[in-house]
Amino acid sequence: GCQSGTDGDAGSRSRPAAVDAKRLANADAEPQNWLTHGGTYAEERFSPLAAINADTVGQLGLAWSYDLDTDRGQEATPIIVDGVLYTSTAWSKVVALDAATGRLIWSYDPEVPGRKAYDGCCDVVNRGVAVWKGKVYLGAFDGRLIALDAATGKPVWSVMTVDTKQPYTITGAPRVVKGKVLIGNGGAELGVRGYVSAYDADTGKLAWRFYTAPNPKGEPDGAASDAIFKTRAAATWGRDGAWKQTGGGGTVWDAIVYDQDLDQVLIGTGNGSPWNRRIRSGDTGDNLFLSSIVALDPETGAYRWHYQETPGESWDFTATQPIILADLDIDGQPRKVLLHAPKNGYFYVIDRKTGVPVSIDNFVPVNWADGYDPKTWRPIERPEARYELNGGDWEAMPSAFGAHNWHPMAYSPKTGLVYIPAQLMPFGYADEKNFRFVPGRWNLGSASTRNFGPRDKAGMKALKAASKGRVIAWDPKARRARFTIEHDGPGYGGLLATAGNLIFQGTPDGRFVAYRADDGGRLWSFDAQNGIIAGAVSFEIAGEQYIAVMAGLGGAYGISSPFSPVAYKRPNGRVLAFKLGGKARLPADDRTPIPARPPAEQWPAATVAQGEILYAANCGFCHGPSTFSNGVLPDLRRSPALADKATWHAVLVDGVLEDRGMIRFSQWLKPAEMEAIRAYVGHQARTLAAEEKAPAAP
Ligand SMILES: O=C(O)c1cc(C(=O)O)c2c(n1)C(=O)C(=O)c1cc(C(=O)O)[nH]c1-2
Ligand SMILES: [Ca+2]
Repeated sequence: GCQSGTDGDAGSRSRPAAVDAKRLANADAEPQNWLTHGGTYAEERFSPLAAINADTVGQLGLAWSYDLDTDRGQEATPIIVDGVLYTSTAWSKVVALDAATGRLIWSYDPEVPGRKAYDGCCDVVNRGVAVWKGKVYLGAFDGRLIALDAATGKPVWSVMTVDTKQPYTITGAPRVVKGKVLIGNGGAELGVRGYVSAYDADTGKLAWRFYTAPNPKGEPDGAASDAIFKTRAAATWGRDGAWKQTGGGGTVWDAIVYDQDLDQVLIGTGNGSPWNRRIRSGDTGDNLFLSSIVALDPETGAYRWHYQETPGESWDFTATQPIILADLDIDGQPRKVLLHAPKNGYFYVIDRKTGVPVSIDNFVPVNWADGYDPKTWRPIERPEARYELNGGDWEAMPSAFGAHNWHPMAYSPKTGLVYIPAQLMPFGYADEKNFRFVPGRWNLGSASTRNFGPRDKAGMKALKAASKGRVIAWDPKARRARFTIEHDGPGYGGLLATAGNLIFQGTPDGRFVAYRADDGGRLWSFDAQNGIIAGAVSFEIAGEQYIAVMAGLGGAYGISSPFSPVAYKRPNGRVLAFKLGGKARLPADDRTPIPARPPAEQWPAATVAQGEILYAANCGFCHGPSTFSNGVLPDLRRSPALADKATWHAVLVDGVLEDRGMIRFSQWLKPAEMEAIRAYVGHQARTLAAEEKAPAAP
């Protein structure tokens, strides 16, 4: 049954988003709602609703759709409270919709400056809001934590959670724990010092902060992390090293979970800044608390325990991936464990009382380590993985893209399986000999020529063959996959599991698919006209079960991958809701192709070659490797600016597109270099124009 009342106030239920500690703690007793990011505090992403099930899913149809006003990546998990759906969108906007009809109740735009997009490693995404006692909480991309009135969408309070002089961003969803709003941040590719903060939910006053990397001046921060850095963590960092300039990283950009069984907060921490440990901190040292799970006291932020998954991180192996809490029988003993499948390719079952692993097994092929020593629980590293010490140019799998990234995994207590949206994507690492910290730019300390991307169609084909996606139905007790669903590429969406023996997953090429939860059989698919990468939710209104998901391709893989090319103006994102017998239709699909637009000018081969290198260093991560864009951000070969020198330079020198996220590059590039990039893109556009005029034989 439903929990009723807020602090004994029986009337509060009629207030929008009247969610209190009792309701959050018992969210599993309200399957009609989706009260918190992962469904419940345990973040299983499992719905006990079963009207939509393996037998009825064939009748599932669109109930409604809501068109958003942005075409950037949509990663949010909606929150559903008593018939209202609250969700965030790209650029940290929020909408409240009638969850039965999709009618807009209110919208809010924090007006994040467009140029702030440049500080983000991975698109201007936002993973969702939190609700508590009539307020909706949003972490905005520019670092603000904002409390909105759930009835009107009007701001109640707003605090800046970061130093705005540094390239911090917020993409993660806040969590409300015991009257405090917890929020982290990102930026470790550029150079920031990670931390998580707790703010009073009523007032926005800072309650505590825990840093995940040491104070660069060796001074106390007056923060919850001071004690453990003094006694233990600071000594794991080199006395000199680039961490003193970059902040060291360890950003808490996604997983923040409340373990109510043990009254502790569990955070997953990010990669080192720069990635390269030799440059960051010297040849040795674990660098606590990078790539770790850390348990904190929810009242004070005080350290309880940690487990470091990748000691001395050097590969962007974040441990920020979603954490699921479970009670498992292990060898006949009931254990309170957390389940984790981070970027580095290993699946961790960790005892929540002690932080000591129960088991660690690779869920994909791994080439950086040969498992873990079960006495010390440290990885048995392969020497070739230490590119920063051995002078190699090393291809890693899994890699910085992650064997599993932020896309939510789901756990069904019914099947006992964890559904991991896994991916296999290679990436190269090589020591950057002449590393120099450049504030505000990417500072990785790794510069592998392997990542230049495919130079031509044959290279694309090879990369495509090496890049795969997979749903892995992992049995955490048997420590093996029970089945896998193979995908033809990476970047597939998050997962929802339901009691109807179903799992749901979106695809980057625009489908929303249901599979049987116990054997992976494909049951149903919907053409969404747009990539779906977010995790879905389920809820019930007036006796009808719904499934809702955000559509909109983007995020790190979305902007940087050359696959699923889109040679037309991208559709805006949408919220989609499905029910049995749903008969709604999406608006007409009016995608019109955009042709290649090669300039008339011809440049010497040397200029084109210079442009290729400059493009790789400055443009490729957003506009596609070797200009092979998938169209999430403009395919420059199809850009009207390409053929017009004045416009090209107006964008790069004057910043005429700054409001859309394309900042000026005059601080880093000379006009002749900008022109060399135009020469290279022009060359690529000519090749494309020829290809599109004469389509390849099948
Ligand atoms: O180190 C960081 O601070 C940081 C932040 C973020 C982010 O905030 O989105 C990502 C990453 N790293 C990252 O490594 C990564 O693969 C990634 C993918 C995505 C995404 O939304 O698709 N974000 C991030
Ligand atoms: Ca990162």
